[in-house]
Amino acid sequence: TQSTRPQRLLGAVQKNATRGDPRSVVQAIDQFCRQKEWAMNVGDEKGCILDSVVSEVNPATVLELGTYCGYSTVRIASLLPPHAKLITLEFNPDFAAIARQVIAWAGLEDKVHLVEGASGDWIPKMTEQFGVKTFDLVFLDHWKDRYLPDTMLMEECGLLRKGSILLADNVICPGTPDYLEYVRSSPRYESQYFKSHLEYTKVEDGLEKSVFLG
Ligand SMILES: O=C(NC/C=C/[C@H]1O[C@@H](n2cnc3c(NCCO)ncnc32)[C@H](O)[C@@H]1O)c1cc(-c2ccc(F)cc2)cc(O)c1O
Ligand SMILES: [Mg+2]
Repeated sequence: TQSTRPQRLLGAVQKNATRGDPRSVVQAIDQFCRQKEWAMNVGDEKGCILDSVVSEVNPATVLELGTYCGYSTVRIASLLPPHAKLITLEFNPDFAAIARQVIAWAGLEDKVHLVEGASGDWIPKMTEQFGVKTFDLVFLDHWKDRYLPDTMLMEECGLLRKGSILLADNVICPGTPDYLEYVRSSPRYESQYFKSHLEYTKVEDGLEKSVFLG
């Protein structure tokens, strides 16, 4: 039977990356996506912007929406201080299974809690299930038409505090127009656009960093 692209991506990690070395896992995926098959990871160029935001925020609690194969999960988790927690939501069981193995290969299982389920179902349960009061950083990289509803849901559930940072991938390509309009026009957010390129291409894309003002 045919393998899937995520399965082939995992194979490239297991073949080319060193167990317990997150940077080599990131490098192996980027090499696979540049040389073999494009995949919708945030990639190395936008990934450097992600790294700088994570390092600046130095978060104790992180939420990632849309794990896919775990590429950005590994980038973020490798930069977290000890005892910090990254919760990542992925509702496709096949992708979740691959991501768990990528995260394990990087040796980051202790910093990552991968929850198999939909953001709409799990965001309201964050406090009761994981004891999280608020998130210091949220990375949005799931279905683009869900960025806005899930942001409103996080507000409603009290998961954002004064200074919480939202970092959204793909605000240009494929684009998240309603989300962008909201965070740029709402008095409750201070937004900044980081111009970059769609992963592994020369097409314009970027990340939007939005600070929740409370
Ligand atoms: O579509 C893109 N990303 C989507 C990610 C989805 C992943 O997240 C999971 N997911 C989705 N919704 C939810 C959910 N909640 C919502 C549903 O209940 N709860 C939990 N998990 C969820 C999926 O199962 C996938 O694992 C994209 C496209 C391009 C692209 C650009 C140009 C092109 F030409 C082609 C493609 C570039 C990118 O960087 C991109 O991120
Ligand atoms: Mg993306």
